[in-house]
Amino acid sequence: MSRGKFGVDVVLFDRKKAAPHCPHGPTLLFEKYDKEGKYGKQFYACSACRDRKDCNFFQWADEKITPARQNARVKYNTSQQPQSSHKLLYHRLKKFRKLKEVERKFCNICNQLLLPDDLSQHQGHELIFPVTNSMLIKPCSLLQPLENKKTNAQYFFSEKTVQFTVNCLMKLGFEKVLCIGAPRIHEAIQSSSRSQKMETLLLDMDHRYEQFYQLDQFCRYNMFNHHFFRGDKSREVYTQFIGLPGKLVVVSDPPFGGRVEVLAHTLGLITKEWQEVTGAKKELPVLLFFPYFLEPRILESLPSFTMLDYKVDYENHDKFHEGPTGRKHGSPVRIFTNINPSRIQLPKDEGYSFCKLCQRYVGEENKHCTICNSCTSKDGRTYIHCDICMRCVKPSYSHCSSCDRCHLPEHQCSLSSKGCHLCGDTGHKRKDCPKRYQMKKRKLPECQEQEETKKKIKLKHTSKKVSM
Ligand SMILES: C[S@@+](CC[C@H](N)C(=O)[O-])C[C@H]1O[C@@H](n2cnc3c(N)ncnc32)[C@H](O)[C@@H]1O
Ligand SMILES: [Zn+2]
Ligand SMILES: [Zn+2]
Ligand SMILES: [Zn+2]
Ligand SMILES: [Zn+2]
Ligand SMILES: [Zn+2]
Ligand SMILES: [Zn+2]
Repeated sequence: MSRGKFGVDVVLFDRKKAAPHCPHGPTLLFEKYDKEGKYGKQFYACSACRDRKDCNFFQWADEKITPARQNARVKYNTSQQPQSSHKLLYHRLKKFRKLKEVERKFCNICNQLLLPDDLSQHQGHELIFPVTNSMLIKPCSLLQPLENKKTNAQYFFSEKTVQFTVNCLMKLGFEKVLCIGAPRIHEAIQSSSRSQKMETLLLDMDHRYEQFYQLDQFCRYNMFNHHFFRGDKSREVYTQFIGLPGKLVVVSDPPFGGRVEVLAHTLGLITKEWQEVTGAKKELPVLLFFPYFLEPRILESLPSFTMLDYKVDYENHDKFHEGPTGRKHGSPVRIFTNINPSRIQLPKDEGYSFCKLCQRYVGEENKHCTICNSCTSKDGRTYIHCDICMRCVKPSYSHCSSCDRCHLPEHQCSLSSKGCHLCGDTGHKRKDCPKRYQMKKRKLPECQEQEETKKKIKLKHTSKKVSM
């Protein structure tokens, strides 16, 4: 099956009718298209779960849903939500705090704080005790990261990265931090003993945080459809927070593989709502964590963003950190931001320095290329300039005259397609294909890594268009 048969499309403003809901809120509209770029049948699927095992919602866009099926769906969606209200969980937390530390237990199987009355239901389960005050204010230290890689991808930042990020926010003078899928940043700020503390609100899809936070500290939220699981009251918490006086910043570490264009749409909605409640006219500052190889895709959706050189470290990811068990050139995850990079000082003791010509801090491996007039390294290695390609390339590449571009020496020329994946023309790449614009729909540039992932999750034949 050739790669050219499939693609990924996004139409974010095509709200002809309200999307049906799955347990994760409004679904997104997807569309297949064939190698000629012709679109197939549209269908709705879950916005948050990339694996059918996690949410198998499916509905053809033109499918009629009977009232009986609709009722069954509502019932099913309700049954998939946590049984206890957030208010009740907060009452339990208050009771839990009053217990002596030795009486405070946490079930490591059910991921739940246990009051004495609950113990009988957790016999034989692995219990953690005593739960100290410092564990209570740092729930990530207690909660087992959700194993489900595709949907939740719960990788926690290392302490070093948490401290760097929080210090950076303080130095930039931010007073309020909206943490979206960044629980470690939220808890670090909440538990900080500094006198000048920032305000913070956590939005995350993992309902387990509800048992640790009061109603104005955490909202269960889906960042791929801007959905508040607990309805209007929860949305009100968010609106109040973004409307409070003080400089606001968004910090978000989405699950890897999350659709950038959909997330960019959500960031646009948050910016608009923030501008409406505060009267601000400028862009809302954002720090977004993503791997360096998604830079083209991110810049396409968020053109005012820049990628910083800072290598983001994780504590529970086998590759995304430096050192003997990690990746040779450090973590591939970077920070993307619309804040002027010259204002974000990267730690000198980790080898970062300021490039006057680029007006930003760069890693010690990142050498300024006088021909490109830029510090060109992306992946943590020193890039070398190719005079034929007229750009800097990875040091492992060499120029292939038959492909007319730089490649890994062991590549197979016949497989490294010179032409466009959409129309086969060798004069341009897919992203510049006139067909793409004729279709009046935005297409995403292909990304090898994403293609591989799609193959693995058997989406080969169902490349997607998304409509919100
Ligand atoms: C890669 S982890 C980021 C954690 C971060 N590195 C930290 O240490 O704070 C992704 C986070 O996003 C959350 N998440 C996953 N899917 C989400 C969604 N659709 N909407 C909101 N949060 C989501 C996960 O629960 C998790 O907390
Ligand atoms: Zn779903
Ligand atoms: Zn249990
Ligand atoms: Zn430079
Ligand atoms: Zn160069
Ligand atoms: Zn070259
Ligand atoms: Zn070649």
